[in-house]
Amino acid sequence: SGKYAVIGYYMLGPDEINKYPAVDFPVSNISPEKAKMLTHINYAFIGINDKGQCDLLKGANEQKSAEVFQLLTNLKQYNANLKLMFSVGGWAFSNDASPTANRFRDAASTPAARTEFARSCIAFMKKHGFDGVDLDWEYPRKQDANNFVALLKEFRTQINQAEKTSQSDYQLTIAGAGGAFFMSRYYHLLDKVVEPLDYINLMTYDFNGPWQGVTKTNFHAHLYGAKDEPKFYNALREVQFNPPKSWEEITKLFPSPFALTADAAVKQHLIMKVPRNKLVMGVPFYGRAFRKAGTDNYGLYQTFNTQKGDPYRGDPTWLVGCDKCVERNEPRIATYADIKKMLAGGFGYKRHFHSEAKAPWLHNAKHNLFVTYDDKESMKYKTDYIKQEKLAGVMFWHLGQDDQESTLLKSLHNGLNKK
Ligand SMILES: CC1=[NH+][C@H]2[C@@H](O1)O[C@H](CO)[C@@H](O)[C@@H]2O
Repeated sequence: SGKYAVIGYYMLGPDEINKYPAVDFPVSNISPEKAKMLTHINYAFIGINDKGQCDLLKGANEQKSAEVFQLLTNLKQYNANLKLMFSVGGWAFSNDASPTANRFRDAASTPAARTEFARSCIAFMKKHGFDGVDLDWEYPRKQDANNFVALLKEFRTQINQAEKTSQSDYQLTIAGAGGAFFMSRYYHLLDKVVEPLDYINLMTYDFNGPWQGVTKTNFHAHLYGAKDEPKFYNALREVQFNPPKSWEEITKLFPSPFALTADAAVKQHLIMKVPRNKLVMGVPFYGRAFRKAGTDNYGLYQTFNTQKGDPYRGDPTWLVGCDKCVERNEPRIATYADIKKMLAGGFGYKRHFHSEAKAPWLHNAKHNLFVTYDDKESMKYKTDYIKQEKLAGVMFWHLGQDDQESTLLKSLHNGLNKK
């Protein structure tokens, strides 16, 4: 591994754990070659139980989970520098509409709750041989922001203590908002959020998707804005800064409307003095598909009509050529591996590449489909960007979505470590 972080999430749901290894992407698919290209693997996800402690997600078998964790930590035999982290929360577990939305809020809400939450996570980390904790709270609300900072400080205190007693070095990271809307909830404290962390993994993807319902098809993880793309109101204009910023400073720092992009998210973090060597750019190994996309402009920036909401309800077969989408009952998300098959299968997809946004997309004129994703061409621009902006490295969601040849992981590794 070179000097840049390459942080890959490894995702298994509770049902997959219980039927392990009969899953799409068992740990054995992480070959020695892949393990050598990674600096961190973040296991997703661990939950928070109703006592406010780190715990397996509901329904995950203890024994099977421990076996999977053991397989993951065994990967260090291929790469002694590899760090195994576990990630707490994630969108499904912690978003405002989730049945468990209060778990992070409660666990961060008092000194006693924060101490117990951190204690339990560090005990979990030691029990299973992990090298650190990644907190993936999506997202602290404005009223949670101070508690969020206090929680991260408590984790840092206890991790430092754990390092002393066991001569190890553990890490603390978070998955942070990539879009200004969620970012604006804790943006005023961003420098204090990052202070206790080793890295902040920016979720610089999911900028656009069918959940909006009323907007246009657009890229979900593009690096730069395009002059004619649909723009968004900049929620950072509403942030209450302390000390306050003048309105003219605010309008200068936060142009609105603006293009929601990875570059915008990085620059917004730099405005708050987040150190570059803690900033990790997230990239997706999956694409997002829009149904009934307008036919102009090869489907780009067009109206569409695709079911919103989690989980998906409706016809799972409309993303032609994506057999796995039917299996997963989720035609709005295609893995990079699915997309390669869709492109190669003669289903009528045509690849385009946007010269300003530095992003590819697929248009299927026969079926009125638009798919936004990343491939090695866009990853090259992103790794060049990471090097030019002197960021800490790259994170990606997730390992199981790459193709057999590890095309995307190789593009990240080579882009960051080769001239
Ligand atoms: C690290 C991370 N946490 C979130 C985020 O990435 O995006 C994924 C795809 O939308 C989502 O499934 C996951 O829960």
